Amino acid sequence: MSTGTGVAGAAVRTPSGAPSRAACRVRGLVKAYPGRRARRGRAAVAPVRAVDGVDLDVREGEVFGLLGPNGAGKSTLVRQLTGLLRPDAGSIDLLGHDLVRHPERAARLLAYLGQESTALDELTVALATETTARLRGLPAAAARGERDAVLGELGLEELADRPLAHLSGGQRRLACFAAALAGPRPVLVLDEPTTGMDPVARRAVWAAVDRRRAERGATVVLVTHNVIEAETVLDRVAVLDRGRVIACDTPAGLKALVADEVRLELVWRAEPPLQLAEVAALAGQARRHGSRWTLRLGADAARTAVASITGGPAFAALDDFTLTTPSLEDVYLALGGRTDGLVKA
Ligand SMILES: Nc1ncnc2c1ncn2[C@@H]1O[C@H](COP(=O)(O)OP(=O)(O)OP(=O)(O)O)[C@@H](O)[C@H]1O
Repeated sequence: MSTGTGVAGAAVRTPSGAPSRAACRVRGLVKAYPGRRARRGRAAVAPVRAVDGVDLDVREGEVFGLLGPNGAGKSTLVRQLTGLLRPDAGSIDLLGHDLVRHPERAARLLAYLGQESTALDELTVALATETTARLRGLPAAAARGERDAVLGELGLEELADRPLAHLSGGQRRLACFAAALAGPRPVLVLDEPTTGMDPVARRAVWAAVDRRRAERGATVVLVTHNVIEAETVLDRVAVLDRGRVIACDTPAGLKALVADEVRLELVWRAEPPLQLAEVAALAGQARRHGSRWTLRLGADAARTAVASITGGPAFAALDDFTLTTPSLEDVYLALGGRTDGLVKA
């Protein structure tokens, strides 16, 4: 399916409206993991092209998202962008530096928050933040100043003297985020930064990201499988499925692809009454998750369906129904992606 929203076609502007340069330019990126034969009771693993010919342009000063379900290739792609994983093929230009030839340069250009960050576990929150700032070249007094500023910004002062290993999952994630912010870097690469966080911590993270973009012109690459997050914080988003970019545009631009559709969700009390003609008529179009049916319909068809289901005997079998305007999840479905791993909260 052609979406007309590919990398080359997407118009990109900074928040002020001015066109901006590419901070990161990726062409033909590939990473394949070899398979493994079944051995000594361990199941065989099929080879997988985790990143399968990806082209991307991330502009300076934008918050650019990589959205996709579990296993889509997001983490593999960002580990390549951060110089931690060597691509099998393709090129990565980050702020004018060839990261395939010089992966060691990534550390000077970007701050990376990976999914698992155990390296700092034995340090206190304060020391993890200060040490990161020192490692990034700040003199001692400036690193202490940076530590205090970042911990204050994220509301972490009370946890400053606690080792990361003794924190809750969400607190630990926020502390790792604090360390990632310590010492300025023009590019932030954040792999699911808000996993496990409560709403207060999430807000602190997005405010801090926004501040770095607005005040310092930072470029942010953000991995997420949370469609709500994607709709609210991203300037543009590349939708990944099985290692490929299946669309790339602003969240609004992507949603325009399905603007003439609505989503109808029907939740049945028990088995859906397929003997009823109005129910049977919808069965073929529904994606089913247990007793929940999800249908993408044109507005008129949705109205007719709701009227026939709620106005007849099928209504008694219904536990709940909702009609909603399209979300990025619907875009994802329309593009042929799998939504099973996408988070909607
Ligand atoms: N070290 C590895 N060895 C073999 N296969 C791997 C390895 N790392 C990832 N894969 C496979 O590559 C594919 C992409 O994985 P990746 O972790 O990049 O996806 P993801 O989109 O980040 O998923 P998630 O949302 O779960 O973090 C998956 O099929 C995964 O099983």
